[in-house]
Amino acid sequence: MAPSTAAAIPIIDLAGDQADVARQLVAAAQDHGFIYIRNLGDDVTPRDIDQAFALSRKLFDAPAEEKQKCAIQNNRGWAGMHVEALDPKNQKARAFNFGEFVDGRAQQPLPSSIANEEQLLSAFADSCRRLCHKILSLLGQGLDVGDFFSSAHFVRQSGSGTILRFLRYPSAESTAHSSQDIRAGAHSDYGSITLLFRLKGQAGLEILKKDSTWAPVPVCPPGTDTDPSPPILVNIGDLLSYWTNGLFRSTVHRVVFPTAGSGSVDGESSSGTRYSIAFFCHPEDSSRLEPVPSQRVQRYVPDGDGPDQNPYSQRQVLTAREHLEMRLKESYATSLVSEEATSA
Ligand SMILES: O=C(O)CCC(=O)C(=O)O
Ligand SMILES: [Fe+2]
Repeated sequence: MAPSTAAAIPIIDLAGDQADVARQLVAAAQDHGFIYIRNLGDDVTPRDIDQAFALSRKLFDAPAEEKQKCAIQNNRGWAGMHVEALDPKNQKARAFNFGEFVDGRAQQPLPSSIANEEQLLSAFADSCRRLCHKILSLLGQGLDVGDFFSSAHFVRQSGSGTILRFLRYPSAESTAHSSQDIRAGAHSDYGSITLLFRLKGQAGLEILKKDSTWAPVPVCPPGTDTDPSPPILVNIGDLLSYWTNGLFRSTVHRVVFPTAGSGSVDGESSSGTRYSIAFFCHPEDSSRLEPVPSQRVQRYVPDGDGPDQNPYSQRQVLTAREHLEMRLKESYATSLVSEEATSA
């Protein structure tokens, strides 16, 4: 059971009555910006998820030179961790970003240890795309704008910022840390929606609530413990926030080292290496980020709960590509996870 401090994110089963599911998704996007999608094996099967995590371990365990040959370029490839052992606050996840696959083939170099698994990776990305499409259609339906969101995505298999990302975080034991230290800094996601896959027992993700306090996000919220796979966590990114004029929350989140009694969830811990997989779904680059013609969006007035903590909740750019470039420029300028700073 999660302690009462855990974020009260709704758990939604996409198989229910579709109009009702659409309503629930819109409410969750508006109230929390995060949604648990119950995973009973229909959309992304537990076997696919297990295989993807096995591939991720294989990739991270591959020799450093192999990964270094795929060093990140144009937001695709290997981003190693900046070694800053004396300053635990600078601990960062290591990540490998896969851009879109075209006809089952990666459009970037892959480390040789996983090069033979291209089909599997591509199939996993395809399942994620299909699930994103379904969720985007339902969100459109819930706002009475039909397929406005879904039709802006996946028209072609390239020409978008969509990324499948494998992440590995250092264990709590591997270096000195306190519960205040950060494994991944506070941020909102750049795309439309993100799917996040996590492993049972591995603590760390927190969201910033409307009252400006952090709340842990359990991997298995109450009622899902016996499901074949933990729920898939979906979060709203900046673009859906722009498209809805802030009605949908692009909620700020981070990854930390919770310890017992300090923001931890029963049954989860920070020990051991933490793995996660994110699918960042982006629309076609040329998509314009104007508010959708939904009465609900037009009528929306922020509820006066103070300035939104996400500086990107206000639309500043015209197209999806412009937004992505702005975010990448900022994150590579401030983050140690950059081309120059990569190490294995
Ligand atoms: O690893 C996690 O739980 C979250 C990762 C994340 O928020 C991101 O990569 O944008
Ligand atoms: Fe994120």
